[in-house]
Amino acid sequence: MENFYESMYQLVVETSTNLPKDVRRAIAQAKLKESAGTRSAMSLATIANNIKMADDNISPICQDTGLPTFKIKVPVGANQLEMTKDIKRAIEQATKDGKLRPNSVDSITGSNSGDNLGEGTPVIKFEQWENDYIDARLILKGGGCENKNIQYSLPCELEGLGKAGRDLDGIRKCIMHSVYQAQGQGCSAGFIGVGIGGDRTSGYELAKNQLFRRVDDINEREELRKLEEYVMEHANELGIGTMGFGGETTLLGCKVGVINRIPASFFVSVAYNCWAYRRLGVLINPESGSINEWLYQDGEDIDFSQGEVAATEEQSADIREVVLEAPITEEKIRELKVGDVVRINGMMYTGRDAIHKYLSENDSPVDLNGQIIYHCGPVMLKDEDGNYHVKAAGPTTSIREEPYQGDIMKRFGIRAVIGKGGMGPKTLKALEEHGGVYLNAIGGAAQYYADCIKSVEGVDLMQFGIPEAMWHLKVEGFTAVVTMDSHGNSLHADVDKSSLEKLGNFKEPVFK
Ligand SMILES: O=C(O)C[C@H](O)C(=O)O
Ligand code: SF4
Repeated sequence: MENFYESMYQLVVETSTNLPKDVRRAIAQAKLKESAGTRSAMSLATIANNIKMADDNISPICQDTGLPTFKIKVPVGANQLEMTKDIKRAIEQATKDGKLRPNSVDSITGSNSGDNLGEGTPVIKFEQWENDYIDARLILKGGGCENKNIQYSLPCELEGLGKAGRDLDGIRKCIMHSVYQAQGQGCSAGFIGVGIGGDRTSGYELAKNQLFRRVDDINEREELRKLEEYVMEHANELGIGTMGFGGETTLLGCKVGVINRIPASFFVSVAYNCWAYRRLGVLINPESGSINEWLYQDGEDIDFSQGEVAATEEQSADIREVVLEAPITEEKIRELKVGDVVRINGMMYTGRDAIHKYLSENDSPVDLNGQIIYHCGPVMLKDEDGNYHVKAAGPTTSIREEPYQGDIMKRFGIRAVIGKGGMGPKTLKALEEHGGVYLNAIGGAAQYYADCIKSVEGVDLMQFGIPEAMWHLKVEGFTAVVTMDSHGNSLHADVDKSSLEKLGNFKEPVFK
């Protein structure tokens, strides 16, 4: 098994940087359906561009490289202890090389191990089988979409859909609801794995395992095939669209698995994966440890520009573009309206969970008056001279900062926050009172945004670790959409409301 370490290193790097072909095909199809000139079409174009940039740069598709989870099937006699050591070494090296973000954080102290190793990370699950080769698969599922996983205990009452009973139709309602509740926050359009039955633990495990199925496979169980097809057809009628901007495609894949349950329990567990659906697999020779075959990568290369329809002048004229440069005045912010596209030049400061908590209790290390906060935890690499370079830097889910955001904006005079997925009523109110704006960047487009960052001018609060520190970034042409303005408008609230109404269309029984 002398080559096993190298094979695992390749598996990690490829999974982080090279989106599987079955996933690319699904995204390319979605792109064809979106009308030119809409914000969803614009986002999908950025996503396609980002996928290509990750290929070219061999850099992470999304900065959140998730909790590396390996599922490995081995012939009897394979040395799992040695394999585990090699996998950990590969993870450590890939982190050093900027292919993975240091993502393993002590849950009590908050300290980042820096190498992606720690109690419970990575996850490695072995299973023995009769075959004479090793099947090793890896999924890098980020935190934003993981937070949108949901588990239902039947029977239950679902908003928009009413009663969900202990039958196939109740399961159908849970799945439809799971897509609705994710909105754009898990970087839609997404893929869902559904697990029916089991207990709370094995149900979620089954749901996550469905994400190892191919996007284009067909369920062997007739009733589950019908259920998958139903969800694929109708979830897109919810109109949540890419990033929750509204649009034709909300869901790119649905896979349902079933296991037995015990009489008192009936769980439907849903694992939601963002469009940056990074999972690959390899078949390995158990003597040499070399890769014999890659999984999910068959078929032609996908050309995202195929069939692309350029927006007409009239369609482009519909979208107002505004250039922003900090420090920004209140007057300028109040001119912005939901739907405007902004291009940002100049400085912005990253701040996510640790920084928001910190700023709620302490002074800011920099003057934030008129400035822009970017909800982002980048992948950074330090060169020999001690200078940092941005390797991946897309937005993180903003709603986690809802308890702090409004107060912090007012206290420090911050005029704009950039993130994804939108924020709630407390922030909306603060934007109105103070004169602030919320800008939605394209989630997962970490290469695209890294390219907009021209230099790292400084960093504060490094004690929180690389993803959580406050990075001072100089950007050029950084594009985002105004989705919450200072006049009480929120595209997120509107899409939530309209999709909830549409969810109500699926109330009547379908599977009797
Ligand atoms: O942690 C991140 O950088 C992003 C996260 O995956 C998210 O979707 O919020
Ligand atoms: S930022 Fe979006 S694309 Fe990246 S891991 Fe989180 S949910 Fe996925």
